[in-house]
Amino acid sequence: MKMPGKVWIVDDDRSIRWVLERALSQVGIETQVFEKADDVLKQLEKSTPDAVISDIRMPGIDGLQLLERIQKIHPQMPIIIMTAHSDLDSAVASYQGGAFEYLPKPFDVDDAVALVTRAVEHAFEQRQESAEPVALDTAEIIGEAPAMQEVFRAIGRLSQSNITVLINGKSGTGKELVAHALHKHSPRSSSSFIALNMAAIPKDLIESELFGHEKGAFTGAAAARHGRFEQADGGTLFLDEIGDMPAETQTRLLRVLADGEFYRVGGHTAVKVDVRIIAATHQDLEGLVQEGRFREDLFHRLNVIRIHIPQLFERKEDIPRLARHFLVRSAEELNVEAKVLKPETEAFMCDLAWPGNVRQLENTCRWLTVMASGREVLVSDMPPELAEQQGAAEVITSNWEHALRNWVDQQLSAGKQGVIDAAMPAFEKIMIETALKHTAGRRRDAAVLLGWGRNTLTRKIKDLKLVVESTEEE
Ligand SMILES: Nc1ncnc2c1ncn2[C@@H]1O[C@H](COP(=O)(O)OP(=O)(O)OP(=O)(O)O)[C@@H](O)[C@H]1O
Repeated sequence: MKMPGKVWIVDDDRSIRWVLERALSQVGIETQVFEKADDVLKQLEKSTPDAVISDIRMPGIDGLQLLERIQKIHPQMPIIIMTAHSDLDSAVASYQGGAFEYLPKPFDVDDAVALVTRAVEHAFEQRQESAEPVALDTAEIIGEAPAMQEVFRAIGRLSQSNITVLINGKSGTGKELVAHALHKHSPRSSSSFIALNMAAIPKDLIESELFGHEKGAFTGAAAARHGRFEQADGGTLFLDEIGDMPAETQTRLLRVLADGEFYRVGGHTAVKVDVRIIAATHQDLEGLVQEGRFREDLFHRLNVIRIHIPQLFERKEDIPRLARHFLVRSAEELNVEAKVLKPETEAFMCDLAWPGNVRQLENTCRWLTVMASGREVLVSDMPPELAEQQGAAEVITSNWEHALRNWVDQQLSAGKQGVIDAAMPAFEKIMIETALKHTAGRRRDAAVLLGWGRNTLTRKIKDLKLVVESTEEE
């Protein structure tokens, strides 16, 4: 199985490049080789590897300078520094520069491979832990359904602007993808897109993540560090799960948005930045404002333009294309032949509720790529939990309960109270009128259909002031 990972090898020595390239590709790591650090910096404007392994001594920019430059852009990227001798000075300098590891030459190829593998794994873990900006190589957004076309139109309309955007949508609907597309199609596209997920970092680290810190600002702050705001200078900062932002951070963020400057944690000099904010949430921010859990003034600052991303079941038309896209992608990742869905499997998938939205569909396709036995995916290949969900899906997606759910949601979001009192008469009216239609106006029979006594039905008709034709004597 292929290990998903991209590593750049930098060395002016051709034989070292060749040995590493071969050894790493044998374990399935994708590599790109560079003779000079300059070329690395150029390439970094276009793409990002998961880790870099670089020689320390090279003509032009040397390994340590390269380390420093990369760290400015990607502070979390693991970088392995190779030195010609196992000398202490280079080792110390490498670690001080923030290298992930130091590898003295000559080295054992297996050791080098093990080290690089560890660096790549580390990069993946970090990304998951701290929601480190993931290099989205395919910013392709699939969406032919009308509900998605609305979203595309919004991205198009906003393409010349730097305006703050609030993206609303349930988990896994593609909020980050849309945020990235907004950035890519904005005047800031040549600068960074930095993402930070409020729900993924411990509360007491959020401020230092956002604003950085000075050396010694708190225990463990061994060196000064740039925060995401500084990294995003000139570009876009994507604040995911903004509803989870702690109250104090909300206050600080509001001030930064108003003043365009901030202080690093433990710092006394104001740092000026020019950052476009795109925020996202799966929560009802108005509701949080009403409960006093989200600052109203911050809400209004963020809620300049709002884009709503529909749930997957609201754009069923896109499910087959999305599934095909994810099946092909998983097959590429795993280096196997892509699976195809039988028409009935496709139909089955289109009928599911997908509470985890596009991400759940993506994970399912990955699962199928590994688990389905044949090239064609049968309904019986589907993960068991999805097969069980189908009953629920029909209820949620195709009938009145879903509409009712939305209605209650809207009423409550609008601050209405006593919603049962508003809904119940409407519910009973529909029940009574429909039953009477079936019995051609005969109340006695309608009462039986409804499961009420005749007197109850008569009382309800009176209470609800229903105008019904009577075909029988009262
Ligand atoms: N329309 C789409 N076309 C192609 N891929 C998509 C689409 N929407 C989402 N994806 C993919 O689905 C996954 C989930 O999307 P994303 O992370 O943007 O969702 P999210 O709404 O930000 O989720 P969360 O709220 O849980 O952070 C990603 O891998 C993304 O690339």
